[in-house]
Amino acid sequence: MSALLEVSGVSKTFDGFKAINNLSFSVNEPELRAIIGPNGAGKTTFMDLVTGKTRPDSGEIRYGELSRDLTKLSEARIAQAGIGRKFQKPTVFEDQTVSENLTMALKATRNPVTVLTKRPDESDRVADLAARVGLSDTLEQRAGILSHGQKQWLEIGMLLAQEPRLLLVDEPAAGMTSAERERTTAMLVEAAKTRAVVVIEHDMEFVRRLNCRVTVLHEGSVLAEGSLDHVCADPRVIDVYLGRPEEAADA
Ligand SMILES: Nc1ncnc2c1ncn2[C@@H]1O[C@H](COP(=O)(O)OP(=O)(O)OP(=O)(O)O)[C@@H](O)[C@H]1O
Repeated sequence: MSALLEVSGVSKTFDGFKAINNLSFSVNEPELRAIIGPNGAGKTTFMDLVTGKTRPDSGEIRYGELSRDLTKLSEARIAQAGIGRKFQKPTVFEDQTVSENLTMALKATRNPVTVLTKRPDESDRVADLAARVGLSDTLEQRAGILSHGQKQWLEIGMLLAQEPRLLLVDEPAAGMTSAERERTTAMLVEAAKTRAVVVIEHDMEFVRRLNCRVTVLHEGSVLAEGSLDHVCADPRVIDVYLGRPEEAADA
């Protein structure tokens, strides 16, 4: 296990507001990491910075063996370097079947020439991906008729098709039934056995099931880090996050 992502002294100000304030922390490979914190703590902005959607005012984000500074790379280069991101809302091709969606995701990793030829192992890979995200029984169904949770899983499968080294997942449990949440936890735990997976989540029950190291962000910096029990016992975390009525309702 070694550091794959190293965020050092990163700051980002929007219209005079410091959304990220001298943020430093690292993520190992493989590792499953949860990021929690109150609304506006900078969790999504952190993901925007890693993926190149937003540029920091200062600081570095080093990635991989070559310690490349992601803040100097384009969004496309960062994606090519093996960083995948799942936004809160699922974005699948609703008119295509589950199988077609996964096939397209596999092809997206290939060049324009090889994409024209069907590789012999493609159906096996689609079947394997579908199994990994619990969609084996829905391969020939149109994605548009899947439940919200199943669409989320399909998108996770499409991201896994690209074999990311670092997968960033923003609030996967939102809008899911409790059974769907449980399956999502299992999926993310499994995916994190061979890569780094960073999950932003407000649902504390979901975070507990992830059973991983937790980073608490507050006002754009790390407030606490460690096991969920460790951070939940921290009076500063209770004060700014867990003690608040709206978050306590989730916990
Ligand atoms: N592009 C932007 N322009 C202006 N302000 C922004 C921009 N992106 C984020 N912010 C501000 O930065 C702060 C941090 O936002 P961010 O979305 O990262 O928080 P968060 O921890 O993800 O919150 P939530 O839990 O509500 O999703 C917020 O005050 C937000 O309004």
